[in-house]
Amino acid sequence: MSYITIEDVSRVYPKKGGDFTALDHVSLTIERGEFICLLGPSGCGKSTLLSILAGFDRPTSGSAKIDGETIEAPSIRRVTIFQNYGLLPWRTVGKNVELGLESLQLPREEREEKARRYLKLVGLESFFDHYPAELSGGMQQRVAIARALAVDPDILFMDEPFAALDAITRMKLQDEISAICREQKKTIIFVTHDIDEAVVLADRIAIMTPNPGKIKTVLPVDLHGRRDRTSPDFLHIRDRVFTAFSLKPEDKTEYYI
Ligand SMILES: Nc1ncnc2c1ncn2[C@@H]1O[C@H](COP(=O)(O)OP(=O)(O)OP(=O)(O)O)[C@@H](O)[C@H]1O
Repeated sequence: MSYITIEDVSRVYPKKGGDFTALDHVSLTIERGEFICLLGPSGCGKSTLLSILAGFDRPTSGSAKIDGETIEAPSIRRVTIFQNYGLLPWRTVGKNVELGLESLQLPREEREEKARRYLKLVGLESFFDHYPAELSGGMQQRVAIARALAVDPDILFMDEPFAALDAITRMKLQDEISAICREQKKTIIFVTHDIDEAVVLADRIAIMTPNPGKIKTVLPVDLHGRRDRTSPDFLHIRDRVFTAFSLKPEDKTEYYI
């Protein structure tokens, strides 16, 4: 049995003038330690599916299970990282990372030691006593990642975590999160509408389409080690994603003899 099973999940929102189907009979299985990207344009139901998996929402029909158990509520074993970092501005960086550890009721020294360790992992050990407002957006998102990893979750849900960052910072963070998460062997479900981001990060890409939200196809990304955005293998997979979204111009070349 797979670690996560999504079976025939639909999510319908009641609306005046007719119900709206945000997810339509979606099925997907995910194995432990996999990095899955949910990729698709705005409105295809990526965040709705993530919310169901994170336990914030329930399907109208179908089933979503983790380790054989129906997902009924959020769990401390699973952490969600959003686009807006979610740091508490009145707490220092260190105290923000300690936040989740407080709910695990760890002693103060152990909390601080872990917070320092995970801040080091994301290259921010010297910012322990700074406040979030003193950090750039990319640094704040690194703190949010350190905070998430510090509680050693089984699953990380990420909803467009890099969408607010500039292109260069975004690429750097993509490489970092990819390296860190593979080393820590986490199961990750990552929502994005950025094709390159999905090809850089994912083991498999679930390609979603809207009206109604569906998984059109699941594409394995057979790239190993650190991914080179300019390599022929990378560009080949990127090309396949473009084809899946029908984004490639048709070959209209006319030949005259
Ligand atoms: N609470 C709600 N009530 C009614 N409709 C909703 C609700 N939440 C989402 N929807 C609709 O469901 C559809 C899917 O929304 P969702 O946020 O999952 O899409 P998405 O793919 O994550 O889009 P984006 O990339 O813009 O965040 C959208 O058309 C949205 O308007």
